[in-house]
Amino acid sequence: MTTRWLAPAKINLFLHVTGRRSDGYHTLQTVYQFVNLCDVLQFAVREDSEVHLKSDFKEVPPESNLVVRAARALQAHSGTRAGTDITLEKVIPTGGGLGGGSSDAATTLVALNEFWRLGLSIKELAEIGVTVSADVPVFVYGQASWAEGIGDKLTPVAPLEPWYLIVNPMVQVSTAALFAAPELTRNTSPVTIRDFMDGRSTNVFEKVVVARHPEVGVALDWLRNNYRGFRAKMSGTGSCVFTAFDSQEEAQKLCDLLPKGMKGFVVKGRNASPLYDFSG
Ligand SMILES: C[C@](O)(CO)[C@H](O)COP(=O)(O)OP(=O)(O)OC[C@H]1O[C@@H](n2ccc(N)nc2=O)[C@H](O)[C@@H]1O
Ligand SMILES: Nc1ncnc2c1ncn2[C@@H]1O[C@H](COP(=O)(O)OP(=O)(O)OP(=O)(O)O)[C@@H](O)[C@H]1O
Repeated sequence: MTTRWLAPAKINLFLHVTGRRSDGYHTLQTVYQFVNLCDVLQFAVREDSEVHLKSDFKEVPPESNLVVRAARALQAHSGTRAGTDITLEKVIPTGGGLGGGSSDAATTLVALNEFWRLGLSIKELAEIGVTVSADVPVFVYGQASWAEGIGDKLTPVAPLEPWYLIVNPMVQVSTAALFAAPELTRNTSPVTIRDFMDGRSTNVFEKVVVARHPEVGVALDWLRNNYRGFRAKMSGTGSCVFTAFDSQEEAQKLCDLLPKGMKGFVVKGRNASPLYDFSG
């Protein structure tokens, strides 16, 4: 038996860093929303308790892939002797601030919980997930959320679900390096959901990333100069940037004009994660 599951990308509608914890992790405020740009994972039975990954994604060895780390964390937590063969098809750009690795890990936890019949709650899966990476819980819960803590204290919200043009400037940025940047603003005063809805929010990583990776600034400027309907933003710690439209056609029209060296994705904003659209 094989089951097929989706792992969607997320975008951050804003991102503030409010402080630093004693373990070095930063506290933040953000709003996560999903988009229908998805990696695809398949899980098949094995007779032994090994976890094997087959993937076109060769940037990291299988042992470091967040999919394998999530599966092993689930084995350790549950004590199961079950194993699995996993196939991962990457669609989401890596190091693009779209949370692809974390989403793959979250889908692995949700899928294997069913596949191995472990009966763990979503809350338990999120608690295991946050030890793999900070963005895993929101993908496990699967609802667009206002987030605090390290991104793991979640309150469901329902922002508009426009069409987005996500632009990949074709550079990869390291999340760890950006959180470590001395010039990063780490003490933004907490804002409220109302402040966010009234537009009083930003992405504090944008300036830092644009200074280090000029391609990101070029992509933001291009979007801002060629479309006035929405002020283009950067997602997460970059490198991807996005702008919003009422219709797929409008988004596609701008996508077709993108200069060489930038790759566009026309996607739909989703408050309910495509992870839970179907399984099997
Ligand atoms: C920037 C965001 O994408 C916003 O959604 C996330 O906060 C990043 O989450 P993520 O990619 O899941 O991050 P992780 O893989 O857990 O962490 C990578 C590294 O980034 C730093 N890190 C990450 C998240 C956080 N709240 N504070 C941090 O300081 C840590 O040095 C950590 O070792
Ligand atoms: N399954 C995976 N998919 C993508 N990257 C993975 C995976 N497993 C491990 N990684 C490693 O994790 C790092 C982060 O990948 P990811 O694509 O999630 O970053 P990101 O999109 O910038 O995420 P974020 O917004 O959470 O910072 C990459 O450097 C990559 O090599």
